[in-house]
Amino acid sequence: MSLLFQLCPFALGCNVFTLGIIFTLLLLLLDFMKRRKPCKDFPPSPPSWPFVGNLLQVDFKSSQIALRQLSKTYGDVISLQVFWKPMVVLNGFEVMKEALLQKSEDIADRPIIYLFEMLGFDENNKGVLFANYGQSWKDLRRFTLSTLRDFGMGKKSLEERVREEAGYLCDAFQSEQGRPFDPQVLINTAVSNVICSIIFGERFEYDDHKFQKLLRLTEEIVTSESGKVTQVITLFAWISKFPGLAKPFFQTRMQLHKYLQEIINEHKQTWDSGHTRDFIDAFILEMEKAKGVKDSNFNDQNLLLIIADLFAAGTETTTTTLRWGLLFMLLYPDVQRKVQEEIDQVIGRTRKPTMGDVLQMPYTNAVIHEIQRYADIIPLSVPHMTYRDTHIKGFFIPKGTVIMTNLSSVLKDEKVWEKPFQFYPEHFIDRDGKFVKREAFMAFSAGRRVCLGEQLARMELFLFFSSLLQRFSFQIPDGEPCPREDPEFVYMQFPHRYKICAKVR
Ligand code: HEM
Repeated sequence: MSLLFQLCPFALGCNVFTLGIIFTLLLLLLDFMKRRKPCKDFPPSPPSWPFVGNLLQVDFKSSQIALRQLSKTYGDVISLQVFWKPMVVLNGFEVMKEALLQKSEDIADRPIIYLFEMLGFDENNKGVLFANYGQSWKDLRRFTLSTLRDFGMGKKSLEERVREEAGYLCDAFQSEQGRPFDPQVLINTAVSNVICSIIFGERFEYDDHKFQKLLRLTEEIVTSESGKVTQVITLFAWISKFPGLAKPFFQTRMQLHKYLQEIINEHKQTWDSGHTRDFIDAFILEMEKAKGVKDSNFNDQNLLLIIADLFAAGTETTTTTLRWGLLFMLLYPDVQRKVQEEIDQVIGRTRKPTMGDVLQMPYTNAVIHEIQRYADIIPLSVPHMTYRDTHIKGFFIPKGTVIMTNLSSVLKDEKVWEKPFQFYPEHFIDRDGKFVKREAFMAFSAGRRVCLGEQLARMELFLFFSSLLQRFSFQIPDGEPCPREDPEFVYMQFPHRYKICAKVR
């Protein structure tokens, strides 16, 4: 029967050419029917192709640059068509300030991605990162922030944990004995250990096999899920109806979930209501309190997904920033020397840095901010969606429109920064040599959806960076090429792999 169906056009005398024309006309008709008519005052858009929309006009390898170029022609608020879905891209500091700060709630939703349905989860419980703006997101975000904040819990404070890990990281660097090595694995291990000690209540030795597996999985998730095919798949509702179709694209995430679920199960078996060991225990306590409450957001699925969020959002980001930081110290030895002078003056060579030192160290603080600004690691942030109809810079944007916040265009806004495309720590230093906050520093985004881990990340960046520069001087190894300053872009901007020599000072 199906063979007959396939042969039918040939039976009617059609050749391949005619079939091609029929197919194209059908596509155009479908495109015409599905394409949403832009409403009056909708942001301007470059001309788009049938079916794929503007997809081919945006170079995926450096989409933020392509978008910046488009904004030069069409303005700071532009619309693009991705298949039949319209999306709005926001560029530049002025626009972002209005959108993320003044209209924060209007754009606080996340686009519907079908990742969780594809993996067989209930669509109402999505953790925090991908959760829609609503009660579940509010409850979980509030719980996570307060648990991170008062993480004393009768044990070590968060700062003590990070300081302790900074010590282990320095020891691991020292064991390389000044020989050339790639610092990526050691930094990633230290950063992940901080998250582990918060969530699991324990840190791991740097050569622990089970731990290395966790590191590999979180690292791979960022790259595997930012692939073009995977991203497109998550946009189509119909694929989620056939979970088997999509699962092959999410193998890494499924392995990570399995790994985390085993740890959650172990916690449940040894849980003691009077003794909260870590984040998982604190969440289980909330689940106990919510027993009998209909539709509580403190449930097993959210526990698993929120932990996965913290690993995915909290390890690669800080690791990548620190890798950029050391790379810039190799490329700008004068900056390295000035940071070390300040460390010697304020902290000395033996006492471990504390967060209390930041205020006394304007130059180091400025350098860390400049590392984040210049490295610009998440140029397009995480997509938002309008929660209600809104206006941005006078353009009307209806509820349910995907919003891309081009953070890169803010961090490198030519109207704001003196030297947007250069590494220039003086961006954050005033005439009196004091540290100066800049409103356009939006590396963590801003508004309702601002990075939940910002405080922790700031602490890690300062304590790891200053501890390393206190103990070592960093150099490009003899005979190694000068490291590349341009990024490798896979959703995030990573430095190309490089080697370093860490000489004890
Ligand atoms: C240098 C390090 C980091 C950078 C540059 C960074 C940046 C960002 C950005 C740009 C967003 C998207 C905000 C938006 O949608 O507007 C975000 C969201 C988020 N980040 Fe971070 N982040 C960092 C570290 C961390 C850490 C250490 C954690 C966890 C402890 C974390 C957890 C999260 C979570 C859970 C969200 C989702 C928030 C929500 O949707 O409500 N991040 N981060």
